[in-house]
Amino acid sequence: MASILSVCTTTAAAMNAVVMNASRRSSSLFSSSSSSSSSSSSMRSSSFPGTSLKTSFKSSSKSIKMEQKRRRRHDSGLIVTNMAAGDKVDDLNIKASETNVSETKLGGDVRQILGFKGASTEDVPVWKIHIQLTKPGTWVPLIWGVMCGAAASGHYEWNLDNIGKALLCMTMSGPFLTGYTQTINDWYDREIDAINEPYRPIPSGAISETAVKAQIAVLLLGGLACGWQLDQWCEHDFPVIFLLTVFGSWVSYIYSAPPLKLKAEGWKGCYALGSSYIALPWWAGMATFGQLTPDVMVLTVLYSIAGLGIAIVNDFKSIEGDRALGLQSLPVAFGVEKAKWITVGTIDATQLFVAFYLRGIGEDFYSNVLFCLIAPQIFAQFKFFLPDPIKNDVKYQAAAQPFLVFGLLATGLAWGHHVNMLAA
Ligand SMILES: C/C(=C\COP(=O)(O)OP(=O)(O)O)CCC[C@H](C)CCC[C@H](C)CCCC(C)C
Repeated sequence: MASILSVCTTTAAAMNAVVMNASRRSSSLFSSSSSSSSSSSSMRSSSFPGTSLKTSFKSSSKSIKMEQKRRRRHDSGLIVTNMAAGDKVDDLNIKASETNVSETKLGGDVRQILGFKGASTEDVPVWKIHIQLTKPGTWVPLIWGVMCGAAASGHYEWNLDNIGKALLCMTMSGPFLTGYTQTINDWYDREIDAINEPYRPIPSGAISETAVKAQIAVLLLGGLACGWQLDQWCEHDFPVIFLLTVFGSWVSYIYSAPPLKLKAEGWKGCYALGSSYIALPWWAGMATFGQLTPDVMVLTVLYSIAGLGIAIVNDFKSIEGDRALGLQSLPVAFGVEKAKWITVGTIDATQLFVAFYLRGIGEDFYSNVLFCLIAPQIFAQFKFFLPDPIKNDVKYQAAAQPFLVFGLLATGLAWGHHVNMLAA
């Protein structure tokens, strides 16, 4: 376990650095987006070369024209930076797009390949576009979740067989299923992205409709095949990992696609994302190396409430846009004052519950570790988030999230220790 911890420590440091730049929500569970400054010259114009794309974006054409008009105004220095009370949705969206443009070529290239906002808009080879669509930056939390699950199994040992299984499980969760989730999300968001982020691969026409659909199919089938293969490799009588992949793909679909489109349902979408990102990879890692039991399933689903809180932190900066679009995010539904306390309440109460629970099952050491990891999060809440959740959301996420992420790992290690104690 000590060696798992050391590998995880290095990975977590890298992870936090990487995901700090990831896009809103898709990686908000472990990060927060940091917007880059605007530079209209590097924006790609919102034209749609493919005929079918043209048809599907017909409804957005008015907004696109407005965007082009706005850019002309921007170029001539006429843009007004502060939002007026009477701004229309299109105007709000246009303002959002201003913050997402690359500052430097190198930064833009890195963002491009990781699938972050502010990606380079210069001509890129199609294989890079395929990778960009999968948003590699967002694989990291899922890969971390698999590690936590492996630790929680109590049976992970460093040998070639286990390393192979772990790599397959991480590949299934990251590149395949998160890649599938992100691609399908971009597909169903193509009309709104044509307004907000017209330089993204689909609305910019950088990739064809057929190629996107093929990518969705390949990633989904690849993820399901990995799950099936893992069950065979682990000699499971019941195809638990395969069923997890089916469930995860279904949640991914209803998150982005109509008629359910959970992402438009405010906090429900946040919880779907938070719970899937925390619980599912954990379960997959645990089932790969040990036994997935109902008690740990309940514990991780509860832990996901903290994930919900973190996802909500990112909703404070978009209150006006969400309200204009009719999205019932928590800050929209309850107002900033109430929502900020609900947010910290969910994050803290969940982790404190888990810390007390670990104490209850005799895992005092890990319980103390978890308390020590919760304390700086509460400090960051009082220092940054509670005084001004709109201005300080990014600062708060940067200060607090590493501690939450390590709390997850501490809980996994505690569970693994507990499993071994019971077996002894
Ligand atoms: C697509 C996702 C987030 C994007 O959110 P949003 O559209 O608001 O942000 P952008 O505009 O910046 O794109 C993530 C959705 C996650 C989904 C609900 C569930 C994921 C399931 C896992 C990938 C499945 C893993 C299963 C496995 C480990 C067995």
